Amino acid sequence: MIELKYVDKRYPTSNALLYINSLTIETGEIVGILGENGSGKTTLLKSIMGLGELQSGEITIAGKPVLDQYERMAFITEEGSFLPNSTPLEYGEFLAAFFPRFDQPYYAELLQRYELPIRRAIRTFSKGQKMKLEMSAGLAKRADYLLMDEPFVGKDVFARRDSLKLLMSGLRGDETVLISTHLIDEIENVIDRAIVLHQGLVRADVTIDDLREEGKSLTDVMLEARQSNRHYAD
Ligand SMILES: Nc1ncnc2c1ncn2[C@@H]1O[C@H](COP(=O)(O)OP(=O)(O)OP(=O)(O)O)[C@@H](O)[C@H]1O
Repeated sequence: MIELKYVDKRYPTSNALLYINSLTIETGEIVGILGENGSGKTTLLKSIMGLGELQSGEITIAGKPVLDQYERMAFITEEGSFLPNSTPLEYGEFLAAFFPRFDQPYYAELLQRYELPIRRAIRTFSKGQKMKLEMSAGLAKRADYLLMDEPFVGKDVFARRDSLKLLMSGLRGDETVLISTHLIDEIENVIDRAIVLHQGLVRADVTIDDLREEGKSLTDVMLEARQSNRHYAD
C-alpha cells in the first residue's frame, strides 16, 4: 500500500506545487495518473520514489519510509535509467549488483523476446528499443511497486501496443502499478483506477468499474476535471 498524507512539494525556481491531502493506493492496484502537461504527474511519481525533498507531509510504502523500500520499487521513465555506454548485458550485471531481487534469467528472456541486441551499446538503440530495455530491466527487478512515467510517449502506435503488452504480460499480478500517461484510450482497458491531476491537485479519483457503471469514459472524467477547475478558478 502506498500512502500520502499532507504532501506538499514545491520547486525553488517555479510557482508549481503538488499538494495531496490524503491518497491511498492499495496493493495490487493498477492506477493511471492522468492530467495535462505540467499538472504534476512526474512530480508525484518522483515524490513517491523519494526523489527530491518534500516541503511537508509524508509518503509511506507498506507503512515504511520510501527509502527503506527501495529494492521493492522500479521507476520506469522515458529518459531511461540505463548507462548509455554500456550494453544490455553489462547493464544487467550492474542491476544485479544493486538489486538483490534482480532476476537475470528473466531479464535475458525478456531481452530475447524483444530481440534486443545484447552486446551493442545502448546509446545506439532506437527509442522503441530503449523503452523495451527499460521495461525489461524494470520488470526483471521483480519489484512490488512499478512506477512508470509516460512510458509510451514518442512511440508509434505499434510500439505503444508492444510496450503495453510487454508490461501486462510481464507482471506477476500482485504488483502495485502507477502509470502516468496522456494516452487515455490505450490505458482505459488496462487500469483499475484513474487519478486526474490539475495544477498539482487531485481533481478526480475514480475506479474504472464505477465509470463503466455510470456509462462514462476517461475522456469525460478529464473534461469534468478541467471544468471543475474553471469553477475553482472563478
Ligand atoms: N525541477 C523543477 N524545477 C522547477 N519547476 C519544475 C521542476 N520540475 C517540474 N517543475 C514544474 O512543476 C510542474 C509540474 O511538472 P511535472 O513534470 O510534474 O508535470 P507533468 O504532469 O509530468 O507534465 P508532462 O505531462 O508535461 O510531462 C510544472 O509546472 C513544471 O514546470
